[in-house]
Amino acid sequence: MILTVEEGEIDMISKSGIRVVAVSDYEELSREAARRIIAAVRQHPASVLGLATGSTPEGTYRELVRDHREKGTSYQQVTTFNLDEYVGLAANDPHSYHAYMEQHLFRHLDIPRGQTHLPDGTAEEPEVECRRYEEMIREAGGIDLQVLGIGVNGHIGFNEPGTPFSSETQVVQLAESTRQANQIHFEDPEQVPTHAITMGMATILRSRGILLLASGAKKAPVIQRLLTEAEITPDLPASILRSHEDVTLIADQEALSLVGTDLD
Ligand SMILES: N[C@@H]1[C@@H](O)[C@H](O)[C@@H](COP(=O)(O)O)O[C@@H]1O
Repeated sequence: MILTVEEGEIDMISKSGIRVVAVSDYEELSREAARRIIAAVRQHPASVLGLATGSTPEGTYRELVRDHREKGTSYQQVTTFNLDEYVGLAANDPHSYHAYMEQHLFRHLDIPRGQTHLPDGTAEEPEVECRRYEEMIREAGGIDLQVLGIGVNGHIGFNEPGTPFSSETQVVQLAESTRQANQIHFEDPEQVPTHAITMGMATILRSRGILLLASGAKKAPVIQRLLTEAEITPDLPASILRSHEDVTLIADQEALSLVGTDLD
């Protein structure tokens, strides 16, 4: 393990090859993730960002919005691609990821709407939509920096355990544990869609840089597996991130609580 201390954070390269930035809590995670995204956009104003939804990045987006308002970081030239969208939910459905992104980020920034992309969950031919989405990412030159959360079962995007690492943007069936975890965003558990369109594993891995965020005790078991288990296997989709040369995990104390000093 290589250990460096930078601005009060512990930054270590675990034996998994993943760079780990250990922060104290969710607030610090949000600030640190935003700081890295802002730095990327300031350095390359025409960056292509891959964005995630879920509870974890909400604080990061809040920090991006605050920085935009207070320091004026501009997103006019930025292009974004979200990881996923539920099948069957229209963009104006309050539970859709389209709505989430509008609410938490897009409407607060100066990014032109034509430059923000999510899969269309209501496409009549979802398979065609998947190919179109993949092609758009390619045409944009690929993703410079992909923000990722992680599911309790190790899923990234909506790529559940067992998904081939060669997969591109695809329609997937959600694992029951994923539907349960996401129930908090719906009034009625039955409303949680059963399927989603998600960037595939290969799509995600083609990103030039990846920022993986994990917060809270619920994520501790999966983070322990990610950082300490040797095997790269579709059973733990996130394990493939070990084969990527530029992955930074920002995790808080609770998420790292089962890792301890095992990183040595
Ligand atoms: N599709 C999303 C993922 O993109 C997200 O990273 C993950 C964790 O979500 P949360 O941040 O709410 O824990 O699960 C969801 O199902």
